[in-house]
Amino acid sequence: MKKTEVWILGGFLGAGKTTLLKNLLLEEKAAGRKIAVVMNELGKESIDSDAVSEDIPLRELLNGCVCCTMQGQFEAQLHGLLTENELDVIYIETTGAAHPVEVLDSCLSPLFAERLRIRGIISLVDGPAWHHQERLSIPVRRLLIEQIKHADLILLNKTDLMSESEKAAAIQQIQAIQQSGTLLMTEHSQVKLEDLRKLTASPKGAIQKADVNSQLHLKTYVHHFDGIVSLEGFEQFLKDMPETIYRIKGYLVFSQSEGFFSVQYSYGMPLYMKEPVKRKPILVFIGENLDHDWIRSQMDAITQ
Ligand SMILES: Nc1nc2c(ncn2[C@@H]2O[C@H](COP(=O)(O)OP(=O)(O)OP(=O)(O)O)[C@@H](O)[C@H]2O)c(=O)[nH]1
Repeated sequence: MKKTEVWILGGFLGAGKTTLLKNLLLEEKAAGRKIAVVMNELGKESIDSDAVSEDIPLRELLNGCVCCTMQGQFEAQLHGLLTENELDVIYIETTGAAHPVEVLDSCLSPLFAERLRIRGIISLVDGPAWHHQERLSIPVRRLLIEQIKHADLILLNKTDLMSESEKAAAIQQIQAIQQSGTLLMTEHSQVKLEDLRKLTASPKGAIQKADVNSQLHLKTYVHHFDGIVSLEGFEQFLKDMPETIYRIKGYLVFSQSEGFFSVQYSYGMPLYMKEPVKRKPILVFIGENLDHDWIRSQMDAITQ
């Protein structure tokens, strides 16, 4: 029986996993391959699923992490995908908090051993965040190291936001953690399928468990908006908020302009993009020790 290839896309919150997925799906489609996607998000709301066009089978695992609490559901979803479709490749986008090897473990379940060919783990490193590691808590730094250590391909991403000396330092530090994987520097997660095909998954060493609930204290909070939001107020909030809010994403309507905007924030950088269609105005906040009441009051204060 032909085996379905599996790629696991890892890397911390906002590093560029969905951007990579979009790029790879375009190439895979152009090559005429049958693709499916499994997306795992920490929050209850799906924000990234639009990255996958409707003709591609998509399974979403929301509100938890495959590597900690959702292993059973993950296996059931994989099983469903494999029985309902004849697939060449499955891409699994993990949450930014996932330990890649534990995700790999789930794929190696005896249920699918005959059906899947694990091609490898791709870990994205957010270049600017790596450079400012001192802003991250120790469990998060430990997780970043684990994500690098066990990757078959490491993409040092967002290099457009790094100076030459920052890039050189990051490369040296990453290579000190992991010598056997391939390291590429990328902007907007641009990598060729050709580069992936050259890789073969290597056996993984001992892993340190990074549990979303116990060590990392990563939590999500979803805020539903019932009005329009002041852009100035939102930007002020970004300046005032604790550095332990690592990621914000969702959709908003701003008082200053018409229509819906997608909002993406990671490591100090907000990005707003006009949305062609109507959206539910929500924001998902992901961070450590999130103070829900404080975020709620801040969001209420900027909503008109
Ligand atoms: N400047 C710059 N921005 C980038 C680059 N790659 C991704 N981004 C932006 O960074 C933000 C996060 O990218 P995503 O691809 O959604 O990151 P992710 O890892 O999927 O995020 P989570 O799923 O929340 O963990 C988006 O606004 C991207 O457009 C890059 O190389 N340079």
